[in-house]
Amino acid sequence: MTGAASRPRLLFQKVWDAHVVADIGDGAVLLYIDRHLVNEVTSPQAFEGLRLAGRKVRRPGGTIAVADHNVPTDDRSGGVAAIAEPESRLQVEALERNVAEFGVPYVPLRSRRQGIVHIIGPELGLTLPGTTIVCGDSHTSTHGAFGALAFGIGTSEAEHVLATQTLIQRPAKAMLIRVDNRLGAGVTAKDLILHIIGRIGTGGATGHVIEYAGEAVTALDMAGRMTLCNMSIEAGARAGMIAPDETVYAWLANAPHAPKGAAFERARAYWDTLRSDEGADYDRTVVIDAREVAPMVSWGTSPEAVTTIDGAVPDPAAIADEAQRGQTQAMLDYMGLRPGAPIAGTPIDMAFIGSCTNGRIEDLRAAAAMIGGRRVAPGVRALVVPGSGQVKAAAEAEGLDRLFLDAGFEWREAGCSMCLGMNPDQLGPGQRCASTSNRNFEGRQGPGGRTHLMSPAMAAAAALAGHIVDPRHIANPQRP
Ligand SMILES: CC(C)[C@H](C(=O)O)[C@@H](O)C(=O)O
Ligand code: SF4
Repeated sequence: MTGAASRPRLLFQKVWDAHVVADIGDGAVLLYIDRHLVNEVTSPQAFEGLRLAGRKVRRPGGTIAVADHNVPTDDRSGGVAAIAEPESRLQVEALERNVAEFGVPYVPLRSRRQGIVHIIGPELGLTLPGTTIVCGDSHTSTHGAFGALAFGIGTSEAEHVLATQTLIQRPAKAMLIRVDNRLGAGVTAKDLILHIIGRIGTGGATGHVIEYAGEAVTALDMAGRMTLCNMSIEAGARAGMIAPDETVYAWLANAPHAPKGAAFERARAYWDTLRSDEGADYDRTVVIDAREVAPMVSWGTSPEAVTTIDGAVPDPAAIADEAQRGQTQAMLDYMGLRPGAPIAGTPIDMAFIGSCTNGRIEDLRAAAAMIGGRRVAPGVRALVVPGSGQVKAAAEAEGLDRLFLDAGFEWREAGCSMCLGMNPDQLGPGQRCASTSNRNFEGRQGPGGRTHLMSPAMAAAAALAGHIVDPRHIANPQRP
C-alpha cells in the first residue's frame, strides 16, 4: 500500500487501507476484521463448518454473540427452553451450545444487556470509529454511524471470519449523499432515509459504500445517524458511513468497552484523521436539500415505494411504462389500497415501535411525546419493543413505560419482534401495521401482513388516531 498516505483518500478508503492484510490478486484483498457480531440465525452452519474442519475461533475477544431474531418479547421466565416454535428454539439453543464450545463471549437472554445486536454493539462501546465490523445480518450497516466500515456477510463468510478474523473482499465504489441545510421541525432521520431511498431507489447505491455528510447529517444525534446508516442496505449499498466527530466521541465516553483516559485520547487523535480528504473523488454524488424533506410513509411492498404524509397512493392508470404500471398495481392489490387515495387517513390494525432502525431510547421518547393524554384507538394493538435491555431500563427510569402502558400500548422485552416474522410477534393476513422497522416486503411481518414504514412519532400518532396521520398535526401538550 505504498503511497496510500500521500494521495487524497475518502473516509471509507482510509478504513479499508488500514485493514488490508494482503493483496490476493484479481482485485481482491484479505481484510482484517476487528469485530464480528454473531446472531442465532446465520451462525449455526458457520460454527458447524469450524467443527467439521477441527478449527477454533481465531479471536474470541473480537467476537460477540446474542440471540435477537427468534426471542419472544413477552414472557421470558421459561428461558430458551420455553421458546414455543421448534426452529426458533433450536437456533437459540445451537447458539448457546456453540458459544460455550468455542469460547465466544455471549450476552444471554436473561442479561439486562441482551438486545438487537446492532443496538447493543454501540451501547457496549464495541462499535468504534475506524474499525471493520461484520455480522451475518444485512443491517450491520448501522455501525457506520460511528465511522466504522460495517457490512453484512453470508454464512460461509461468517465461518471464514470465525476461523481467521479476516475476509476476502473486493473494493466498493464510493457514493456521497450530502444533505444540505437542516431538517424541518417534526422531520426525522427516518423520514430522511425514506426520502433518499424514494429518490435513488432500492438499487440506487448498489456496489457502493455511501458516505453521508452535510449540515443535516452532522446535526443528527447518534440515534438518528444510526437510523440513517441502518437503512443504507435498503438502497442497495454495501455500507453506510459518517465521519466521526464530537457527537460520536460523546457517545463513546459513556460506553463501557470504549477506550478510556489516555487510550481514548490516543484513539481520538487517529479518529480525527478519519474524514474524506479534499480532492478525493466519489464515484457518485447525490445532493439533497433537507428543507424539502417531509415526513414520509411507505405505501407499497418495497422501501422505495414511499410518499410524503400529505401525498397519495399512486394511480397505476397514470403510469405510462407497462412494467412499472403492473408492479404498482400488484403492490396496491397486496396492500389493499385504492389508487390515488390520500395516504393519511388509512386505517391501521397494529402499530410497531421498535427494531434496529428505531428501537433506541430517543425513538421511544419521540413516540411517547405523541401520547399527550390520549389512548390507543379502539381496535388497534400497539407494541413498543425496546431495542435492548439497556434501552428498556433507561425508558423505565424516565417513566416512559407507564406513559405507554397507561395509553394502552404493550410494553415488551427487547428483540427484533415484529420487524420480521421469526418470533411470535406477527401480523395476521390482511392486517395493516404502522411500523418503525425497515422492510415492507410481502409477508415480512407475518404472512399476508401489510407494512407501512414510518418514523416512531408517526407510528405512535397512527396508533392513537387509528389511522395514518401527520405527526405534526397532533397536538403535543405533554413532552415527557
Ligand atoms: C435474518 C437476517 C439474516 C436478516 C438480515 O440479514 O437482515 C434480518 O435481520 C432482516 O432484517 O431481514
Ligand atoms: S430488528 Fe429487523 S432489521 Fe434489525 S436485525 Fe432484527 S430483523 Fe433485521
